[in-house]
Amino acid sequence: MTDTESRAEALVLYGITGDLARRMLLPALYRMVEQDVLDEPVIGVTRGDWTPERLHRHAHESIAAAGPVDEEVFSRLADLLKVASVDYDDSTTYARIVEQAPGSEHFAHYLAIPPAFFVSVAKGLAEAGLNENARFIVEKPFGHDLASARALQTELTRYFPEERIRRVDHFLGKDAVENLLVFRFANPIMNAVLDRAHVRGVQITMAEDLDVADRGSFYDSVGALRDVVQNHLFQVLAYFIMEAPRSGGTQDVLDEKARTLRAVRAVAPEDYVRGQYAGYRETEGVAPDSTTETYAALRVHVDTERWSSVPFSIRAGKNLAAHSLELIVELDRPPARLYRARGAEDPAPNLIRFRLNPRPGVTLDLLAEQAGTGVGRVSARLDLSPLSGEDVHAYVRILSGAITGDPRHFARMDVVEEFWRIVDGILAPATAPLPYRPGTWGPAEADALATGGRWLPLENAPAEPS
Ligand SMILES: NC(=O)C1=CN([C@@H]2O[C@H](COP(=O)(O)OP(=O)(O)OC[C@H]3O[C@@H](n4cnc5c(N)ncnc54)[C@H](OP(=O)(O)O)[C@@H]3O)[C@@H](O)[C@H]2O)C=CC1
Ligand SMILES: O=C1O[C@H](COP(=O)(O)O)[C@@H](O)[C@H](O)[C@H]1O
Repeated sequence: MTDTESRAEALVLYGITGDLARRMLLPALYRMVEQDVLDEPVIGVTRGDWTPERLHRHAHESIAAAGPVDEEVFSRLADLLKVASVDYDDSTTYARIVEQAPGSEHFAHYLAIPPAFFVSVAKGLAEAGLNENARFIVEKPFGHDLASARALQTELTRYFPEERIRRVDHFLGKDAVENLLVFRFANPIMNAVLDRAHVRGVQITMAEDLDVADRGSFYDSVGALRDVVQNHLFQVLAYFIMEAPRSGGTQDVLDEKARTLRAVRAVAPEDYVRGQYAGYRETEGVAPDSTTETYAALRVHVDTERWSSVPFSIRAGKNLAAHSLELIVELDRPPARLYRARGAEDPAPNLIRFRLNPRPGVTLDLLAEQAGTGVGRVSARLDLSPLSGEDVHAYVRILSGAITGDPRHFARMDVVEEFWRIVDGILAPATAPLPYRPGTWGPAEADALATGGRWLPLENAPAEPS
């Protein structure tokens, strides 16, 4: 089968009993039925012995935990929702999937199981003759460094050709992230100032106020850099730094993204600061002497005509003082000689703040004459919340893409390789992470990586210590 974008006749969800399915995938399927964009059978796969009634009960509870349930919509979903018990190492058991969707010949296999089992499933499907005419979608992470990502790709392509593999990065399903591209290239007023002639620095912060909760054992083998920076935040960076694609078509967007990423320098160890919050080692599943980082800050250099010499500072952490994801562009300061006389301080720089989560939108900090007090900062706030969906919407897009085959909201392999290349030299740090107190902004040593030695305060977040 060479057509990469033909609609699958059934969606097969491995890991239907798991955390991601409960919190995101089942609520997203419910939304898809509600929006009339799903009427294919969905076969939930488990190694356990689940009856359809048990799966339906589990689905109902999961969807109810995410919001109100319309029973008519749920009953349409329940009609589609089947279950198959599969032993991933026994290829004869994969036929049970086909039994649940009689007449279907084109399956989308979506793996929401631990990545260590991706290859077993690909191999089992191939041995059962079920890799023909099928799409293979894997959750993150894709490898744990450049070499392992390439090795995983080699293994998977023994069973599925690249054009039928999709790598999930749910940030690519977020409206607010995609809006970075639209905002830049559909609005010349914006893009005209987004370059090295006008920008002093760019900061991307993904602050999470939650700890690692019950994902200790997964998280401890991964850490902040691999969990959210190398994939999610680099996708945000890529949309922000790339040049305009030749067209809005999926392949042109992906080609341009990959091209720009080749100009991003590998991060030097001195441009990387790691932290670990106090109490992390007491989490269930975490090694008592763990040196996994729960906070990562880095400085990235982009050697393109547009961005060379502009520092990009990126940080992400668990158990921080706020829950927020922002990309802030700091423009060069206006000439002090014009305005300093009226105020005690130098005039504040213009900021363009892309608020990606929560309440997506854009805020512009500008200077204006203010009645009686002279020139001061004013903020113009553009709120896109009504236009952009809830969290689960990202998975609606991804599951829809799994069914239709549209690769737009997935991570292409050349992009994944570039992301790993950029961090490959900092994946095995020689020193332990620096401690930080829960509810703070992480280790103070990371300040040196921010433009001007200071992370810009996030909107709606407590002030950061100066
Ligand atoms: N949870 C999250 O917030 C996120 C998760 N992801 C990714 O999604 C995938 C699933 O994550 P999550 O749902 O948290 O994972 P879980 O640990 O909840 O596992 C999902 C399911 O996989 C099956 N499973 C567990 N262990 C094994 C094993 N040793 N061998 C075979 N099957 C096993 C179990 O199903 P059963 O026993 O029924 O067979 C389990 O319910 C992973 O790739 C993860 O990295 C990505 C983003 C966020
Ligand atoms: O993939 C992951 O993402 C979540 C954050 O995603 P969001 O859509 O809720 O912002 C992160 O908490 C988790 O550790 C990581 O595995």
